[in-house]
Amino acid sequence: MKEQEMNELVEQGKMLPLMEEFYTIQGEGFHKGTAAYFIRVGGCDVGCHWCDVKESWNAKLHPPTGVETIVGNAVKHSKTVVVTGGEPLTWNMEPLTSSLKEKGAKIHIETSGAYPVTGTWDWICLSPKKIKLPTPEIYQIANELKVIIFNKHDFQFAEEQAAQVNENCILYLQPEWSNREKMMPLIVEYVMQNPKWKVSLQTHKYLNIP
Ligand SMILES: C[S@@+](CC[C@H](N)C(=O)[O-])C[C@H]1O[C@@H](n2cnc3c(N)ncnc32)[C@H](O)[C@@H]1O
Ligand SMILES: Nc1nc2[nH]cc(C(=O)O)c2c(=O)[nH]1
Ligand code: SF4
Ligand SMILES: [Mg+2]
Repeated sequence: MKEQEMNELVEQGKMLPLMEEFYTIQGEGFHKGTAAYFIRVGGCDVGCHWCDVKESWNAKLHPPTGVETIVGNAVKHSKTVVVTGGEPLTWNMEPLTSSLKEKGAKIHIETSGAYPVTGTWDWICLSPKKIKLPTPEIYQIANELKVIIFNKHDFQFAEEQAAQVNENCILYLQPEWSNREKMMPLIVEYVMQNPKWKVSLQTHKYLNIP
């Protein structure tokens, strides 16, 4: 396929820069412990200094892959599919999610919300970032809010974000992995004092699974 043609298909969301795909256990948040197929789409310009998948940032390093190919692999493994990245909302998610829906999958997204929501989702995990705030409309439809706690100031940011989500949205504080020894005791104390919050850990890292 010509490069021009491929760029157009990526522009339309019919091809996506695919970094990796794997069948594992959802490690974080509300669906922690549930088997799911992960689709990791490359490309993110949010730039979190502690991001645990910086290899995903440059979309050019990840081969444009047809949505039908991605979907075919996913539904072979699981009825629950998690779309993550990179920042999946960099791209038009409509073709991917409508094709997954046709095959009867439950579709979850992990997103910073930094770009407008495209696609149709059964579960939206919003993990907002100070350096590129979510677009306003996602707060109304997020199913869980998962704020990463790297330092003490992040509790204040978490409250500002919680003030904007819908009333059914489940609230999580998740320690930034490299700083977890330091922040975990503060998170435990905070959640006991402010029980509207729950703790989320990156349990897949403790289990040594992807
Ligand atoms: C790698 S991101 C990809 C999806 C999207 N860009 C986002 O940030 O939500 C997946 C999840 O991992 C979280 N995350 C990334 N790096 C982390 C770290 N070092 N410690 C804890 N959570 C992290 C993000 O906040 C997000 O909830
Ligand atoms: N097992 C597992 N669970 C996850 N939940 C969110 C992840 C992500 O990187 O988006 C992730 C991941 O990378 N692995
Ligand atoms: S928004 Fe997500 S993928 Fe992008 S840098 Fe931050 S944690 Fe990493
Ligand atoms: Mg991860």
